[in-house]
Amino acid sequence: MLEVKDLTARYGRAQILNGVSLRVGGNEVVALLGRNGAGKTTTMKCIMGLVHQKAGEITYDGVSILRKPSHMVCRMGIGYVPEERRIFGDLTVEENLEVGDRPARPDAPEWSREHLFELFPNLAERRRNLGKQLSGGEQQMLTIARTLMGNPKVVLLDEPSEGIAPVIVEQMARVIKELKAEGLSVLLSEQNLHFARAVADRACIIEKGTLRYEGGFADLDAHPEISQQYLAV
Ligand SMILES: Nc1ncnc2c1ncn2[C@@H]1O[C@H](COP(=O)(O)OP(=O)(O)OP(=O)(O)O)[C@@H](O)[C@H]1O
Repeated sequence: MLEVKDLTARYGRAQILNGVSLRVGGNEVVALLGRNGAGKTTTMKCIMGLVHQKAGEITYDGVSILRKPSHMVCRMGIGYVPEERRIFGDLTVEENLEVGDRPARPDAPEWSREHLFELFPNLAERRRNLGKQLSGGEQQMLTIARTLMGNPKVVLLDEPSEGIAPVIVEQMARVIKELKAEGLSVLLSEQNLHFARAVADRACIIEKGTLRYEGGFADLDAHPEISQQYLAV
């Protein structure tokens, strides 16, 4: 479904990705793991058309998206939740959701506000609060909910468990499992192996812009030296 092949990327003269290949199949949750600065965000930004100096191939349902602008990538059904929370502080929770509303897609689940409030009960309770009145974790949830209002088929989540309270991390894990149950595919970037193991079907590990591992968590557990070498565990 989403396939990245031999992707290289640079910012100015700095080479950041050195040939990353990964794929996210239909209804699959894949964790892109790596330390700070490994290139996880850059990989996601390349998929979303937000990095211009890049080469290799990125296809979505067999169509090249390597050179497509980000609004086209979104329109094709890929939703992106960046690490920094992008909510409108002066709009209410409900209004923030309205902003993300896009037409339904025949091949992806359609999300209504009420359906999202079932998935995010905290947001339901705070539906008339302003974005800026929410906690960091609630803002993170709102960013995901607003992305879902675009009815994507694949969601890219950049470090969803980063910097939020443990109780919200648990809710986040539940939400990701629910997205899979609804039929979505998810690529999530993570530094936390424990969280990734709880929600993902497969793991990819990158270090300094190079893919070091791709496979299941059982194999990763059987070879702890891999995580020790490439992750902060
Ligand atoms: N706009 C930019 N210009 C120059 N270098 C950048 C830019 N954005 C990121 N980098 C560098 O690219 C490398 C990869 O960064 P990236 O954000 O992709 O890593 P990451 O794995 O997502 O890490 P993090 O957990 O810190 O988000 C880092 O060395 C970073 O300093």
